[in-house]
Amino acid sequence: MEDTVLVVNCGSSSLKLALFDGQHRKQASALAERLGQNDAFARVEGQEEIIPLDPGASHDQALNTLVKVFRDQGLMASTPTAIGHRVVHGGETFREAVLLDDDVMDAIEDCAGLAPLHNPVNLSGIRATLAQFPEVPQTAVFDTAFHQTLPKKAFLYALPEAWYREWGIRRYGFHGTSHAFMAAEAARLLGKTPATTSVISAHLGNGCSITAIRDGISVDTSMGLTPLEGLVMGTRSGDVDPGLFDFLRSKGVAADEVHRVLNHESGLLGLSGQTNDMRSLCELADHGHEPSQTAIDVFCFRLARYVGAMMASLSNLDALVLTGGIGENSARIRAETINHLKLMGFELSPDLNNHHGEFSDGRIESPDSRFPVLVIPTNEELVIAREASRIAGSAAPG
Ligand SMILES: Nc1ncnc2c1ncn2[C@@H]1O[C@H](COP(=O)(O)OP(=O)(O)O)[C@@H](O)[C@H]1O
Ligand SMILES: CC(=O)OP(=O)(O)O
Ligand SMILES: [Mg+2]
Repeated sequence: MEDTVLVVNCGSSSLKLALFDGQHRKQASALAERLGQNDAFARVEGQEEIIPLDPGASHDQALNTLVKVFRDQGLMASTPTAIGHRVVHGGETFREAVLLDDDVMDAIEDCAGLAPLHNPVNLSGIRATLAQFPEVPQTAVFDTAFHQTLPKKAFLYALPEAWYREWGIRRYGFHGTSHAFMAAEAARLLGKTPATTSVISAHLGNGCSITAIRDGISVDTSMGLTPLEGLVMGTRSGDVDPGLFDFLRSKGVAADEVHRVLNHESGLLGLSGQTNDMRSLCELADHGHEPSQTAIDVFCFRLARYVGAMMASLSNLDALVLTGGIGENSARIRAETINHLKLMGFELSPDLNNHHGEFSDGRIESPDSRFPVLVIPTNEELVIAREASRIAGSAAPG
């Protein structure tokens, strides 16, 4: 029987399931969305048909449904030989992916206070998968692991030192699996080795973060103690003045209300008043909807500022790398962002930017640009599959 790896990626309101063969080629994948809401649904990639889920369906219900669909459709002919889970917060406990056992699950639970939108649903996906496949080795792959190399000057906040020592208040950084993949891909496309390649990597999906990678190692990143800090995101504010909390308290706004608004009603959604979806925002802006253009402007300006900030951690730069749904697909956002960076010598080729995807080297900069700019599709699921195989010792190298 051929080795297969199942990858489970539980997001705050979504679940992605992907099945890889022994050579780490994707065999099937499915996405469940709007989990916890009345209109939760799922779909197998490449199929039109909507798979209905119960109203308010949870992550474990979605997982059970999708595993059954994979089995019924013959997409998963045998029990997987390894399973990999994305886990968002590993605190300072995990520097790399680990085999799941009770102690590891307890440690993931201990980190839940630091990633309340993510770790509890990661755990619920893990428990449901363990119940379905009790005999299969399961691996946790942490978003935070790649950033465990951050130097102290980058991970410490200017707060009382005891807050770090006693409570672990520091910058952890997230999307590490994606940033690590991007750095390795950039090195490959530039004909270099990862250990000698320095890039700034921007992951621009619903959550957004940017990382400075020096000779293959993460040395600074925009997300912090939690995945709320840094860039403007779909519904998350990114950076705000901490003085905001005092001000809002004086207005009678409760702390959990502030938490809800900063996480769920801010970012592109808050600014536009319409949507957290960048593609829809671009269409609205094209039709003259000013708040949507403002949301785009704030997004691109913040991103450009952070590219500048990340330069402080590097002594040379091999490429600026863009990924995630927005980075991979929106020529407009790429152009508006890079336009702010002329003084640093970044310049795009409008032609390459607009026709990105037609060339295999990913490059979109003009010949006059001081630095290459690369667009690379990220593949967190593939990295998780490779890690799960490596750790379970079960699959051929991919
Ligand atoms: N052609 C496009 N133009 C602008 N934005 C796009 C385009 N295609 C996808 N996006 C945006 O990418 C974002 C989703 O990114 P994705 O990486 O899929 O998210 P997730 O973080 O959930 O994996 C959404 O804001 C979506 O609108
Ligand atoms: C950590 C994080 O923000 O993840 P996502 O982009 O999946 O929300
Ligand atoms: Mg994504």
